[in-house]
Amino acid sequence: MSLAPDLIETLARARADLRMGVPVVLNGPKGAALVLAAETLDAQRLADVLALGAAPVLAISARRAETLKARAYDGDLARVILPPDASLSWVLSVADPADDLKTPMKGPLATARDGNAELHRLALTLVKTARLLPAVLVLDLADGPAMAEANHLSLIDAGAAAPHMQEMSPLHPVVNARLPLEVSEAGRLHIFRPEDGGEEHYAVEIGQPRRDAPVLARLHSACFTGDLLGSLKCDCGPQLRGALAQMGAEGAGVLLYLNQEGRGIGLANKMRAYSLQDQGFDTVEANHRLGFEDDERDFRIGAEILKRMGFASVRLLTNNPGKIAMMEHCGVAVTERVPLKVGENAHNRAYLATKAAKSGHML
Ligand SMILES: Nc1nc2c(ncn2[C@@H]2O[C@H](COP(=O)(O)OP(=O)(O)OP(=O)(O)O)[C@@H](O)[C@H]2O)c(=O)[nH]1
Ligand SMILES: [Zn+2]
Repeated sequence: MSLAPDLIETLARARADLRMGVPVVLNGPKGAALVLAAETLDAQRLADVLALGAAPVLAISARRAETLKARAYDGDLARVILPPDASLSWVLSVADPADDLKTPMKGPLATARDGNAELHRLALTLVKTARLLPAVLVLDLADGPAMAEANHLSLIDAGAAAPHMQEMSPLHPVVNARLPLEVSEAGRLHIFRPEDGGEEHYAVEIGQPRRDAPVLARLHSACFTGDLLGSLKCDCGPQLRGALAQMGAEGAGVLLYLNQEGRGIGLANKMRAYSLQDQGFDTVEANHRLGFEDDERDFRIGAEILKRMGFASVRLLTNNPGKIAMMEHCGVAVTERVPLKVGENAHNRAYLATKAAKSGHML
C-alpha cells in the first residue's frame, strides 16, 4: 500500500508549484526537463537555473510566437533561445504582451528547431491549466529523478501524464441544498467537484424539471466583472439574470455556472486581455497576443453535469453554436436553441460584433 500521491494528484501539486514559482521536473522516455512558469519566475531562480550550466529555452505557444515574429518549428509550439545576457525582464517581456507596443524591438528572436516537443507541450499545458501565461522556462536535464529528489521537486511521468491532459477530470456531486431566489422560491444549488483539484462548478436548478423532457438550460461561464460588478464591457450579467428570470417564469430550468472565467484563461489573464483591448486589439486578437486560443473552455464539463443530474436533452439558451455542437457531441440532445439577446450597450457593441464576425456567434 502506498500513501504517495498518484499521477493526477502530482499534476495538481505541480500546478500549485508553478503558480508559486517553484520548478517541477518532467521525466519522459526521451529525456527530462526542469520547468518554471515565466510569469512567476524571480531573479534568484533565473540565476540559479542559469548557474546549472546548460542553456534553457523559453517555450511559448505559436500564437504568442506569431506576435513576436518568432519561428515556431513545432506546429503549436516555439522555443525561444535565451540570449547570453537574458534578464528576468527579458523573459517577462517575451511571456507577457503588456508592453509589446511600448517596446516593440524585442527581436529578432532566435528559436530552436530541436528539442523535446512532448515535454515542452506538456509544460505549456500545465501552466495554462494553472491559469498562468503560456510561457515556460525549460532546461534539459540528464537525470530528472535525481534533480527532483535532491531539491524536493514534483516529478511527473510525462509519458503517462500527456494523455490525461486532454481528458476531462471526473466530476462528483458534493452537496445540494434549497436556495430560494428572487426569480423562483423553488431554487436549489448543486455543487460538483472535479477529482483533479480543479475548480468546482455549480448547477442552479429551478423548480422540478422533468428528466424525460427537454429542460430549459443555460451553460453560463463565470464572469466576475459582468456577473458581480455589472461591467458594461460584456453581456454576461444581463444574460445570467435573463436566463434565471426565464426559468423562473417557466417554473423550471437548470443553469450551470461553470468556473471557466475569461473563456477559460482565468481572471488575471482576462484583465491582461482587457488591457490589450485598451491598446486597440479586439477580444480575439488580445487572446492570441497573450498566447491563448480564442476560447479555452471545456464544455464537456457542462454536458457531464447535465447527464449526472439526469437530463438527456435541453432547450439551450445561447447564441454560441459551439456550445450546441459540443452538447450534441457529448450526448446531450439540443432540441431547440433559445436566443438570449440582452444587455447590448455602447461599450460592448464592438465586442459582440467581433464575436459574431470571428467566433461564429449568432446575432
Ligand atoms: N478572454 C476573454 N474572456 C472574456 C472577454 N469578455 C468576456 N469574457 C468571458 O467570456 C465568457 C462568456 O462568454 P460569451 O462569449 O459571452 O458567451 P458564450 O458563453 O460563449 O455564448 P452565449 O451562450 O451566447 O452567451 C465569460 O467567461 C467571460 O468572463 C474578453 O474580452 N476576453
Ligand atoms: Zn462577461
